[in-house]
Amino acid sequence: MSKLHIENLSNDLLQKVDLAIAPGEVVCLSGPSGSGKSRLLRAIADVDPHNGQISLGNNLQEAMPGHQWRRQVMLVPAQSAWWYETVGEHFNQPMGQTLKILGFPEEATKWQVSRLSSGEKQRLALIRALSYTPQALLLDEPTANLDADTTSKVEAWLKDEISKQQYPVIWVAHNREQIQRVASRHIEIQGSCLVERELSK
Ligand SMILES: Nc1ncnc2c1ncn2[C@@H]1O[C@H](COP(=O)(O)OP(=O)(O)OP(=O)(O)O)[C@@H](O)[C@H]1O
Repeated sequence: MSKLHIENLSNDLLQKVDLAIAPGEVVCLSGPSGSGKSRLLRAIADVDPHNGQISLGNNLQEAMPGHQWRRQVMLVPAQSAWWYETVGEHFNQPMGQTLKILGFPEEATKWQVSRLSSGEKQRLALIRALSYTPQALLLDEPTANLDADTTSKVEAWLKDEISKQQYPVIWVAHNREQIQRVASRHIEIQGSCLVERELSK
């Protein structure tokens, strides 16, 4: 995998954001509600307006059609959108083993999207994202709707996948303990800047 590089990014909330995320590195992003965490992820995914330069290895965001960029730099929003009737139609490859790891039966692919709970949607949106073999992950509060046991399961699975596939990752998290468990680095939004915080490891 390649390095995700954000240079001099600005939008109407943030100024001069510089961030380089190495393959396999998890940068946890925190900050007050409304400080612009989700919008930073959306800018990096090229769905929100911004200035500055973003690249994945030698590929520049501005030189690539948005849909192609987003296949590589995969955003998993806090509230996922679903467009087909059943779960399996959204996957780009069979994900049976992963479904099992995250506590779903194989028949979950046949489930109607309309019957999913918010926690099921959240886990299935992560599985869907990985089914597209991305090259970088932007995770917006990926365990926000999950109980403690399921959070542990999802964290362990994500950490394992990140280590195996060497994705560079930005992971929006509010919970201090979770940040300690999953982060390689912790960055906080303070005003219009990103500030590096120490991890007490
Ligand atoms: N499309 C948009 N255009 C302009 N402003 C927006 C847009 N979408 C969101 N905002 C505003 O931008 C600010 C930052 O929103 P964002 O969703 O990035 O916050 P956040 O840090 O992720 O917050 P939270 O922790 O509550 O999810 C908010 O004040 C929000 O109302």
